[in-house]
Amino acid sequence: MRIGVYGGTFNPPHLGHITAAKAVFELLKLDRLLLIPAREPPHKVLPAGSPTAGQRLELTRLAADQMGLGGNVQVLDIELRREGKSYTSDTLEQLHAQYPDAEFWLLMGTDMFLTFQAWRDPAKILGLAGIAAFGRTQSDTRELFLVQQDYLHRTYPDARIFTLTLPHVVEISSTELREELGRGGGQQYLPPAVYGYILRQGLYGTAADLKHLTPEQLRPVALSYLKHKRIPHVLGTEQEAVRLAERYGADVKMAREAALLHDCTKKLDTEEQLELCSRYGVELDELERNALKLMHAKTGAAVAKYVFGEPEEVVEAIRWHTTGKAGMSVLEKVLYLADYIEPNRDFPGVEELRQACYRSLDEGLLMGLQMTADEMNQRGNPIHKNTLEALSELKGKNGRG
Ligand SMILES: Nc1ncnc2c1ncn2[C@@H]1O[C@H](COP(=O)(O)OP(=O)(O)OP(=O)(O)O)[C@@H](O)[C@H]1O
Ligand SMILES: O=C(O)c1ccc[n+]([C@@H]2O[C@H](COP(=O)([O-])O)[C@@H](O)[C@H]2O)c1
Repeated sequence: MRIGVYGGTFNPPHLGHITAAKAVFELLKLDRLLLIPAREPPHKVLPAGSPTAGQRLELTRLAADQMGLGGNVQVLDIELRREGKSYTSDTLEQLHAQYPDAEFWLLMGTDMFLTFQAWRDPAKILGLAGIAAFGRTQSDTRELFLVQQDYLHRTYPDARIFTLTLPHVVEISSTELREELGRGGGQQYLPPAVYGYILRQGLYGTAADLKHLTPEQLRPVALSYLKHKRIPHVLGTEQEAVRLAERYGADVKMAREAALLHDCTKKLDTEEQLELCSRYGVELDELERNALKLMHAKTGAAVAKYVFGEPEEVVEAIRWHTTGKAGMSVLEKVLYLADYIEPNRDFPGVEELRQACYRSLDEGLLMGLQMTADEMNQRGNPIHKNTLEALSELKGKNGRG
């Protein structure tokens, strides 16, 4: 197995790191890529006020998630958990013990490659891994790399050194980016979810007021709560909710905010959900306590209310977006249905449901609720009483003509 090892301070990780790592993954035909944030980079001091180790780990996880390599990229906290300076030789020794048969390649940009002989124990490092070096700017010439490669080969004759010309480089450093973030910029150098996490945690001098975010700020913040695979769904729900709100006269701003935040606690496990319930005083019935899918609507509503200061209408729309309930407001119906029919949804009957929704909101709602109830019955799952009450209310209305 060929494993790429990409260490960095990642303070924060940016598109330069991601673009380079993805390209090396392809060019070296790696089976796996390990991103390893350093606890204490041996050659520089973490600036005062830097994010905590846990925050840098989360930033790196979010960045890794955006690489689109699925489970082939992993973020390891082995250096963050190891006391003292994060020497690469120690890390490689640890990895070698864990994967004795793997072929390791150490990924590094120009600055690291050109100073490699000053690292601790270069001979040991080169005995455990090859070097995959790449430029950070267009002006990092091949000549510069050749001189260093030649020097390292003469000094360490058995070294494996690959210098790679990347098809595309993003010319940014974390230092420059931190400065830009502090001035209110920098977003273009970051995957949206990473930028959103920075805003959400108020890192690097960003001082966004979470209770008064613009849509351009709320969108990345909302994405920072999600697993990568859920991002298209939430953006699709935003689009659909805006369309439905415009058509049926709901508040478009509220529809957008409800859609962006509706799944903000979806990736949490039961323990984390219950922790939020006790923090925000969320009450659960028997069925909700046993179904993560039901719990996330309630905890999502609480986060929308207490973290983002959303108005009650938005909070309620999120609260009922999974079960529905009798007597739903237009906004609540809009979110329920936008979640169901957004453009990425693809299941038997979705086209009929879309058409129904655009003929009449209640016709769509009745069809959607019925589809949910049928699915629950097929799977042998109990149907929440709110769904049953919503259904009988709508059937009653239909019955009355
Ligand atoms: N824009 C970039 N393109 C390609 N490689 C990069 C880029 N930025 C950093 N690297 C490489 O990524 C690794 C980790 O770098 P690091 O996390 O220190 O980022 P940095 O931008 O160099 O940070 P700082 O500005 O704080 O020194 C190093 O090997 C570095 O050479
Ligand atoms: O082991 C060393 O002596 C050593 C010296 C300089 C840098 N490194 C590693 O190189 C990686 C890139 O460093 P940085 O600071 O550019 O993010 C990071 O994993 C560091 O721990 C390691």
